[in-house]
Amino acid sequence: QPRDVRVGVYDNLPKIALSHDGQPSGIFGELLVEMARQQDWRLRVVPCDWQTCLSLLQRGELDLLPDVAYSEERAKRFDFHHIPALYSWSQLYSRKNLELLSPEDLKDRRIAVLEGSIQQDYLLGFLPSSDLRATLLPVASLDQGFALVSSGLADAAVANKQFGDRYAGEYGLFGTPLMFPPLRMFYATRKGANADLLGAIDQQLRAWEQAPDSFYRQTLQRWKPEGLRTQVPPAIWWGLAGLIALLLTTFGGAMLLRRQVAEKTWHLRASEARLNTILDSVEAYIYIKDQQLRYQYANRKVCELFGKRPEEVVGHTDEEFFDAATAHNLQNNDRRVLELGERVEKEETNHNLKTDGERTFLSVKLPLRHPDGSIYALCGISTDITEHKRNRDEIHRLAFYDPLTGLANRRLLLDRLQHALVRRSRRCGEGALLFIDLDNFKDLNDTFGHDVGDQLLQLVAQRLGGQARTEDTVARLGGDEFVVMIEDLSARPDEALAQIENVASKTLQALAEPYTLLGRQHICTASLGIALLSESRSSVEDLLKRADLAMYEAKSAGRNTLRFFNPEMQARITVRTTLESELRKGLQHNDFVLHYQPQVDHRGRLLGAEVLVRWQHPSRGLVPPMEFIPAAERCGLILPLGQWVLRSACQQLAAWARNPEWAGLSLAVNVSARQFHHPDFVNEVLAVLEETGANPLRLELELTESLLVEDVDALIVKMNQLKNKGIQFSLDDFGTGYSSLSQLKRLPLNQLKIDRSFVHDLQLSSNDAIIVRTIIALANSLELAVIAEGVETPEQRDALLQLGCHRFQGYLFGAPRVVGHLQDWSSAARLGGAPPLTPDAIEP
Ligand SMILES: Nc1nc2c(ncn2[C@@H]2O[C@@H]3COP(=O)(O)O[C@H]4[C@@H](O)[C@H](n5cnc6c(=O)[nH]c(N)nc65)O[C@@H]4COP(=O)(O)O[C@H]3[C@H]2O)c(=O)[nH]1
Repeated sequence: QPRDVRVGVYDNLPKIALSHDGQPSGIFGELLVEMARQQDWRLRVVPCDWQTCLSLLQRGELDLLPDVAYSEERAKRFDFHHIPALYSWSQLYSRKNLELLSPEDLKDRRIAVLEGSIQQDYLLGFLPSSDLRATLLPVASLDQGFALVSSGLADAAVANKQFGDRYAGEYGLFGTPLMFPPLRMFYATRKGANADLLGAIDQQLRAWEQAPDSFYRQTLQRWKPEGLRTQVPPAIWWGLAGLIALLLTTFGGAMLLRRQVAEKTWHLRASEARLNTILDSVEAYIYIKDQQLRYQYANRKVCELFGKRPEEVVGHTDEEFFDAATAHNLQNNDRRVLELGERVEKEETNHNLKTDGERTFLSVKLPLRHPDGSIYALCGISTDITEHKRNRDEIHRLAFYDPLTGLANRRLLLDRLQHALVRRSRRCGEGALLFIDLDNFKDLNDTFGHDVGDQLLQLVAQRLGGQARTEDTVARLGGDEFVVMIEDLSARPDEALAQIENVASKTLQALAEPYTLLGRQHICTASLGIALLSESRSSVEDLLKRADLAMYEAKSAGRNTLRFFNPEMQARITVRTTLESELRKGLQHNDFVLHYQPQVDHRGRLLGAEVLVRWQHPSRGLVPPMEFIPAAERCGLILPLGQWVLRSACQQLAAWARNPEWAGLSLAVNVSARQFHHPDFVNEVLAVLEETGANPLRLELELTESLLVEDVDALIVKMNQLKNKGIQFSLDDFGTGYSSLSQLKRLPLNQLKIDRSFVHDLQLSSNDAIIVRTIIALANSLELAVIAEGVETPEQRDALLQLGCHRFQGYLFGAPRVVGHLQDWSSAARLGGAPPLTPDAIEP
């Protein structure tokens, strides 16, 4: 029984076609007919076009399809025999005038290609990766492709060599040098079916291969185009095909390389575009600055902030977008990144020149490095936290400040107090809490209403703020209670006490000034309690309680006053304030007297006297100056007191001037630093001289060394003004203070006064003797007179004489007494009652 073999036949001469008698024809056709004859197959021909044939074969409606090129992809769908039935290669055919000589010439061309063919697959893979932008026109048959080219509807058509050589001329087409890789052609069957057919075909082809003049070769010869049939042997054709294949492979390689570069570039561009999209869509401000702090990149938000386009930002610096202070601050942070390689995280407040607005950013800045680690730029990411900061500040304000007065609230005060206590434990400066409660605030509030009460509280807050230093804390605890915390006071208790008292008194004075409320003047005093930070051994609350208790003490003491929590301190303050008020009264009542202490020369002759003030206290009797002069200096009463002393002394000089017996005597008057530094001092002295008529040459002002501590130049100016009028100057307590030789040389002095402490131990301490000798030598070299005070014994006097001192003052010659005593003493001395001086000490 002959085997039925269904064969698909389509029109592709010279390889396959249907003959007039309905049998397969062409190379594949005739070979198949011969094989069918030998294998006893009955061929059932199914005419179809190429695409249909492939579909029928896949569906199993054909047993065999001739002229199928092998490809990996096809091998998944079809089975092939092993020995190729034919080698074929394709090339492009075109009209002659188009001159398609290289692949570049295919740019923008329309290429007709058999649909479903290997060449179509090839072109579909190759063209998209090139930039040829050629268009493929799929056709059902090679004839159709040639017809399209011939009619101008396509620029080139792909056809196998066999077909092209045969029919190109008919369509007026020519083969171009553009070729496709050679293909191996087979009879194909459906996958997994008809293995016997394939085996038989292989067997037949092998047999023909070995025979030199086989049916196979005769068939090939028969179907060659006329011109080629004899001249070109098949081996040449195969060689040529190989060469073309090589060329195409090289071309393909170049194209592949080009495709890879194009792909890479495209990927880079794509990822850059992707990145830009991301960077421009985030809400952060992202930028890159180079070593010169010029912007190299700025995302959309940065450009919007500056109101500039990207190209107007890149290459520019912050000075062009922000004010100078902002730019300076930004550059400081940027340099830390670029120069030190630090990652900087900072809150930056920027003043924008364009919008004239201020915004705060949280910026993170990182160095960008080359592979070798060197920094070439910085990348900054800033987030706008203006709103957040505003909210944060507002929350902070609400949490820590009193809404009515804007002062610190209790919470902030306690916090600061806690810190102050910690600081104080490290340093030794004193600090204090002043607890202030307004006197009679409730009455005012009840009478005039809360609005007026609130106004008063605001005015009180302003006055307290005006009094305080920036480092002090002024707080409102609620109601009419305020607290001032002062720190960094002197570590010496007395000084600290004076400072605190000074602040507290000024505060009370400031608060006691009238307030204008509802157009009327109101007086509202306050009571003030003080607790020292050094007193607190326990909590801050405890400290506050102490100040509060002290404030209640002030209230019970009659209000508008201050009280210390510490009773000892309070006692000292009370003593001092009592002393001061009594001093004031003493001055009003003329309770002061002057005592005169004689000053003599080496012969015991009276030169004059030092004027020493005493206070004739109504209950305490005669009070020595050391008990009230410091208080008078502190509270300023030294000015009127000193004026009184000076005037009294000058009046005495004027009185003596009228009596020849006393006319040659001088008077030394002590002048305190505060007095001398008073701007009117010089004028006042001259006015007193004028007023009393005293001889300036008889007036000696005794200055202490403490005067030399501050502003020596101003001191010298003043001294010279007085010296020019004839007034003499003596430097008191010399040797105990701070005078340096260089300062001493500049002062217009007349005399140095050796302090009584050196005189006292002159014979006991060799040191004191050396000091006294030095002072005398110094006075001699500066051409100054020298006088010793506190001379109590003849031995001291003799020792001083020996050392070269010829003027004396001390109990040995007379204690300070009222002026009558001095005059009596002088008369007695002249009559020989004065202590004798040793002959060897007498001036030659
Ligand atoms: N141990 C001892 N002391 C002697 C002796 N001779 C005198 N004195 C005392 O030594 C002091 C000398 O006055 P001073 O050094 O200027 O020191 C004065 C002076 O600095 C100041 N002072 C007195 N009167 C005035 C004044 O009118 N104005 C100013 N600014 N200060 C005055 O008060 C200080 C003390 O004055 P006084 O108590 O009067 O004390 C006087 C005097 O009484 C002695 O032999 N032995």
